[in-house]
Amino acid sequence: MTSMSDFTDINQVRAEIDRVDKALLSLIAERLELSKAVRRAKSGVRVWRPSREDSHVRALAAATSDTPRPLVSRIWAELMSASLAMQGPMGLHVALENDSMASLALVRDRFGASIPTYTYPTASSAMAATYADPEGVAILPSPGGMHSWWTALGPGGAMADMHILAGLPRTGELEWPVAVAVATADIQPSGNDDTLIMCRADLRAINASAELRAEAGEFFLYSLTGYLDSVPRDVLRLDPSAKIIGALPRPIG
Ligand SMILES: C=C(O[C@@H]1C=C(C(=O)O)C=C[C@H]1O)C(=O)O
Repeated sequence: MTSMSDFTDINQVRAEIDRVDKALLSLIAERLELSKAVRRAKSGVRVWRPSREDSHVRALAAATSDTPRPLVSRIWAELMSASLAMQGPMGLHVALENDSMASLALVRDRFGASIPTYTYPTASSAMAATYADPEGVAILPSPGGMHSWWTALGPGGAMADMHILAGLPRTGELEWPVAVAVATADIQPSGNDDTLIMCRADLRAINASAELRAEAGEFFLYSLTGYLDSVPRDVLRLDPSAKIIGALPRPIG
């Protein structure tokens, strides 16, 4: 790699930037071609694969020490956004919080700018729109406090086939995200995840990693460290109707 100090003349530096940008441009075109091929190979499957996105960005972030992780995450959010927009009619249904500018910035940093984005005044209206949209993804305030929309994902809930699949922001040190992405896609491991279990029992007694994240009426929402593809037996003993309602890729620190 050429180092900046090798160039004294600004025109020479600009010529080098032109060369690098041209190379980036043809790589981006090559990437877009490949995502068309992925779409053909994926026929019949959901277009949006959050676990693949987050494991991929995590691997890229780990492979560089020169490029800040939030920048890696934002650049690939934009590349994946373009790729998703080419693959199908995906839509983002965003429930705006009090600070709508901050909510939209959060969405843009995670999903880029190519996917059509619609805003709603409440979580339930964003969820209803998502439910009616086969490739829809809802962006909702994280469960906790007043935000109890997640009970609709529980056993017998109105949207029991929807899952919490990603957290926003993707990078940083937050123990619990600001917002989450919810869709009817399957829950899959990204390689470093927390599992979200909704139940009526106190799981902290049986699982040292269980964190109580939200409660609504008789229901609790816990996050457990690691990816679980089924509810552990000791949890079912406490509450036979306990249900996994999502998994959150751990933020890329
Ligand atoms: C290309 C794919 O589809 C989507 C776009 C991705 C990308 O551009 O890298 C990654 C995951 C999917 O959300 C894929 O599934 O690999």
